[in-house]
Amino acid sequence: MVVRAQFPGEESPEGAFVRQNDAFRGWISADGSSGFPAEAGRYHLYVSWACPWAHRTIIGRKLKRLEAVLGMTVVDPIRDERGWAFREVPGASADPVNGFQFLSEAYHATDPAYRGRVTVPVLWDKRTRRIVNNSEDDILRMFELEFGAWADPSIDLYPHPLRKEIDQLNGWLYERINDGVYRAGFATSQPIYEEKVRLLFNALDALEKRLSTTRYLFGAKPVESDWRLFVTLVRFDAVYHGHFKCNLRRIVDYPNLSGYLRDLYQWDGIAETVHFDQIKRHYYVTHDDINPTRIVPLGPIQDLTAPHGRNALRRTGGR
Ligand SMILES: N[C@@H](CCC(=O)N[C@@H](CS)C(=O)NCC(=O)O)C(=O)O
Repeated sequence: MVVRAQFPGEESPEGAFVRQNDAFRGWISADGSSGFPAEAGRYHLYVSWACPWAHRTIIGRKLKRLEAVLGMTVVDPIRDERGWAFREVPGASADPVNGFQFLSEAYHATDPAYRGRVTVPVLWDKRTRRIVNNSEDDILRMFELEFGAWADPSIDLYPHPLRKEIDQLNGWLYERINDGVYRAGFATSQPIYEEKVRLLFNALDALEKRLSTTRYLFGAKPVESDWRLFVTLVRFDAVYHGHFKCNLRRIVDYPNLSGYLRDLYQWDGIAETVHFDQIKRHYYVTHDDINPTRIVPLGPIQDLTAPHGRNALRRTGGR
């Protein structure tokens, strides 16, 4: 039987998933020198509640209190062969900015020759009517660094003394955790799947150890890396464990990781960015090469509002 990859253009000869690069990397700058000056009301974020990459940018916008400055529109979690669409369904809406029906219209308005996958998140410039950037890493950084005129200064997700270490850890988290679950789930050969799952769980084991002595990854306050880890952890037991077959352990089986997950979930404003119904329906219905019946599992039963017990861990250790 021929095994079809979820994204055939992004598969190595050995059956490994090799993610496409982000296409648009324009930069919004506080001083305007990059050609996209930071302005209130000028830029708009297109996201899906289901997508972990988009989720980072939603969290950044929320924590930095940029909601009044940057509009946001959510796509329908169910993606068919036409790609992400704007529809009036629960938790999503029509596009109030451009009246697009499909997110692909934003990509083609920016580059008529665009042939890659059309992905969320997208940061759109209403003035020049084009995508500024579709890289979640860049978008989160811009929210942190370039919107100082409006952002909440009490939340520093990229503190100066830690920048090198944060960048380093982010790279590792991407390889082993954020993209790690996709590398396992999208593998089309048994050896590649097994290799990726082992790498993923070795990394989770290492994080479990690190989080035994420190409340967050870099001490007493969450930084960018914590939220980048959070978006994968929060989807893990509901989706990656079953749908992507990352099932050596669940997050709830790890005392420190599960307490840490609940701690972050209970941060002001975060729970309202987590929509399990959309997350589960998106993955189980949209990846029909992996789940052809499109049955969405009922479970797991989990309570992220239960006490996390991590207040006492204040040490700046764990590195
Ligand atoms: N920006 C990254 C990640 C964004 C991403 O992959 N988002 C997913 C949703 S979680 C998406 O939009 N996929 C659209 C598709 O697969 O057609 C990329 O371009 O690979």
